[in-house]
Amino acid sequence: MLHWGYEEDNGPSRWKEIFPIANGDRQSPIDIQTQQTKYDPALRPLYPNYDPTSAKVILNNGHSTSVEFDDTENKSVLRGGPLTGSYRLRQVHFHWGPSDDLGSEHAVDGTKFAGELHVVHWNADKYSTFVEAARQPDGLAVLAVFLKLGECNSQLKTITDHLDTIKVKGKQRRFTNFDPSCLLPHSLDYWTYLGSLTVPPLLESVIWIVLREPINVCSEQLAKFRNLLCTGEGEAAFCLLKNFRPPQPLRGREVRRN
Ligand SMILES: C[C@H](CNC(=O)c1ccc(S(N)(=O)=O)cc1)Cn1ccc2ccccc21
Ligand SMILES: [Zn+2]
Repeated sequence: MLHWGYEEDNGPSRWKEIFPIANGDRQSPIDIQTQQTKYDPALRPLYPNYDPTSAKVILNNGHSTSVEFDDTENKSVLRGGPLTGSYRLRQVHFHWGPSDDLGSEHAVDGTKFAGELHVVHWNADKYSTFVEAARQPDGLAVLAVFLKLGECNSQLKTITDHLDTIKVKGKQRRFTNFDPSCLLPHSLDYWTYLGSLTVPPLLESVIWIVLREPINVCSEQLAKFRNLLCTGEGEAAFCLLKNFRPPQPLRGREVRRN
């Protein structure tokens, strides 16, 4: 396998050949069985506090599209929830599928959504860089929001309207004055569990915070994500039609809810 991806020959079922942690005991995503989740009164409300000027670029890295933030200081942070201290905003990215009936990474009682938004933060209180934090069990915190097929999302429009300018892998464009809070649902109620990155190197360093309320997205907006290319300039063009990893074994982990 030359480079990991989401096709038959380099997709999730083969990642273990290069990243053996793929069979680890805290892998993500998972299928959240709501009846097995445990209410924890110690869990606090979530406090996202993002400065829109910290948004820098929107890019196509070949396996998703992400908005990258300036994380050289604590300008945009997430506090509260299951977290100790503050976690610094690094990037926001999306997962989607080849059709509107699947595309999310996490599932709820076996049900998948059309897509999933990930807001990625790292523990800058304890570690000095994102890459260092990404190797620690409490290094990262990812806020996941389900994209439910429905009406077009006017907030998501600012992202989907930019995608044709970064169609090719490796393309990026200046993208600022963007506060990812605008993509969050009304309720910040959540499930939380200890897991991993859902793409290689699949590091087991993520405190997952999955919001229970989805945001809506329409078919036309999902189609724009699928038009992104996973191939670079001058290569034979292949569309990134899906970029989700299927749910992984729970291995006895607990899923708590606030
Ligand atoms: C992980 C990092 C690149 N990947 C990510 O930043 C990342 C963030 C969130 C998710 S998700 N879908 O779980 O929210 C997935 C990937 C580079 N990097 C950092 C340490 C490190 C070590 C070896 C190779 C690359 C490395
Ligand atoms: Zn992700």
